[in-house]
Parts: sequence; structure tokens; C-alpha cells
Amino acid sequence: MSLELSKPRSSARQRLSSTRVSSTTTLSTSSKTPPSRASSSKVTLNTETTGSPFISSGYWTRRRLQVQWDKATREAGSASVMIVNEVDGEEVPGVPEDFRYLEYGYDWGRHAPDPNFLIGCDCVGNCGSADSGGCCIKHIDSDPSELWGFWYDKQGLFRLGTTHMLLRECNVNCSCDETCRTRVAQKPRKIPLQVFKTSHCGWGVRPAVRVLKGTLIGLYSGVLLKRWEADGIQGERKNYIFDLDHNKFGEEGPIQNQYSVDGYTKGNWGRFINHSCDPNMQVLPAMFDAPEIEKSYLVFVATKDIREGVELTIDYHPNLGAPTRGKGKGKRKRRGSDACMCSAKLCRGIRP
Ligand SMILES: C[S@@+](CC[C@H](N)C(=O)[O-])C[C@H]1O[C@@H](n2cnc3c(N)ncnc32)[C@H](O)[C@@H]1O
Repeated sequence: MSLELSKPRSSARQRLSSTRVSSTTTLSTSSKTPPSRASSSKVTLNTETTGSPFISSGYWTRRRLQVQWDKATREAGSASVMIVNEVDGEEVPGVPEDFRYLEYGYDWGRHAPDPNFLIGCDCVGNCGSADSGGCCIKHIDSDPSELWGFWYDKQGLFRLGTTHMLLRECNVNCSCDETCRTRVAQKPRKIPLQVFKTSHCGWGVRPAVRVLKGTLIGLYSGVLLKRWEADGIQGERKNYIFDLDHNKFGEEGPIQNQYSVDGYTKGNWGRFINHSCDPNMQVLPAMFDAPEIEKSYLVFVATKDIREGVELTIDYHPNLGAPTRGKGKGKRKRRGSDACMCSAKLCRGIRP
């Protein structure tokens, strides 16, 4: 999946590739089948939580995993994430035995940012209000893509179609207060979600309430790794790695300065987002607690009004262009390990 900030675009360019290119954020989807549950092959019937005969495998039971997620979301002050399966007997989504739910942000490890280098604003109160001083309405480095703030409307919805491809929010060094209109991605997630078993794409994510176009649904979380470390990861874990390879000029710079997010053993609901050729979300980078763009967050933004219960999806490879009927499911193969199983009318047929 990729994001390009150098050109004014209204949607993120996303791609799947094991060969990374500059200015991209990649979510690898190379495994043959949706990862199933934890590592142990022992299969037992579990009736612990619901009384129904869900198939349990390995360490995780539905109840154990749900308790962990409930605790983490509560502690983060976020809305709930429920595990739901109305399709078959698989009790839990595929997570490794040492999985830890991380609702918000990154496990920075050795790469913790230094907030002292964050540039703050001098606004008073709520940036953009008549008496704030208006310092946030300014160009930084004469670059319109860095126009500070105001890509959100008064309801905190992202103004889709603006040229801003970087959500630079106010931060700890700003003089404004918590009511500031630019602080949206950094706030706890408000939309309650379900991680649910889909009919064809393993587990996916859906909202438990209606979601308005422009809503920032939340952030992708995980362990921050140097890109060269992430490049060495193989197997199932590779499916949960996002490369943070966007930057202001669309150039990546040396690999030593590039990062990826590994959502495999630590992560949130974002690791279960499936691909669709006609998605209802896009991914944008957001900065607010790290001065380096290479360490920005990945934010899922609704690009349509989404009804309760409709699966949330992104295009893993939007730079392939819009699918057309001629190149869609009618003509391309939909079998095999790389078959796209999204139900879009204009499905490309092949999963990127
Ligand atoms: C990041 S994971 C998404 C969560 C995954 N469905 C699960 O159960 O854990 C990416 C994997 O989901 C599956 N997947 C996602 N979108 C798909 C699609 N449109 N068609 C088929 N499989 C898909 C593929 O197995 C892919 O490697």
C-alpha cells in the first residue's frame, strides 16, 4: 500500500509488492491463504464463552482474546472491538500465541522519536477560531501540502478531495489546547468495530455503527522496525507489515532512514483490513508526536458513507488504476493463490 505526498492527489496510492519503490507504503499480501489461527495444531471444541461448539486451536480462545482486546481498548479510552463469527466454527482470528493487542500507536522500540524537535504553534485555545491568533493558517516552507491544519471540518471529518496528503496535527509543543480542530487522528477511536469472519477473505473488519464519509476511523498499530529488518521477514508475518515509505518529496532516501510497521505480534484491528478493488477507505499519513515524516502514523479514512455492518476495505494497490469491466472479473482469472475475492462489481480479479 502506498502513499504519495509529492503530487496533489485525493486518494492514496497503494501497492502490494515485495520489491518496494519510493514513496510507497506497502502492505504485503503474499501468503496463499488468509492466515488462520495460532500456531498449535491441536484442535478442540470450545464452549466456554457462548455455549456453541466453536473450534478452538492452540492458545487462544475467543474469550481470552476478547478479554485482552477489551482491556486494551478500555485503557486507551477507545470504542470496543468485538470478535464475531457468523460464518463457520473458527473461534478466533489468526494471531500468534504471543499476540498483544495494541490499540494505539507504535511500539517504538529503539526508534522512539524526540518530541523536542516537534515544531509547535503559538495559537491560543482552538486553532483557527477567530481569537486564536491564526498562526496555524500559514504555509510552512511555501509548500501547500504542509498548510497547517484545516483539512478537517468542524465535525472533525477529513475534507476528502483536498490536496493535503499529510495530516500534520498540533502536538505537545503547540500552545493551543485539546479542543484544537487539528487534533483528530491523535484522539481515541470513536467508532466501535467488529473483527468478523468474512465468507471468502478470512477475517475482516466492519463498523458496528454508521460511518460518515471523511471519518478518521483509526490508526494502524504495531512494532516500528527499520525497513531492512522488515525486508528480512518471511511467511505469514509478512502479511502484516506496512512500509512507511512516503515522504514529502516522493523520494525515499537511504534505506537506513526508512521504517515499517509490523502488526503481527503487536497490533490492532487494522491488521485485519482486507483488500477491495472498490474500497470504502483510504490510508493517509499523520504526524503529531514524531518530528520525522518517516515515523508518521497510518490513518484509515472513510471515503464513502458506510452502513453499519459493511466491511471496511482499502485498495492494496490503488496505483493500478480504477478497474474496468473489460479487465475485471470477466477476463482475469479468479482462481489460485492470488485471486481477489472482493465482491466489487469491477474487481480486477487478481489480488495485488
Ligand atoms: C492483512 S491480512 C488481512 C486479514 C486477513 N483476512 C486475516 O484473516 O487475517 C491480508 C490477507 O488477507 C487476505 N485477503 C485480503 N484481501 C483479500 C482479497 N480481496 N481476496 C482474497 N484474499 C484477501 C489474503 O490472504 C491476504 O494475504
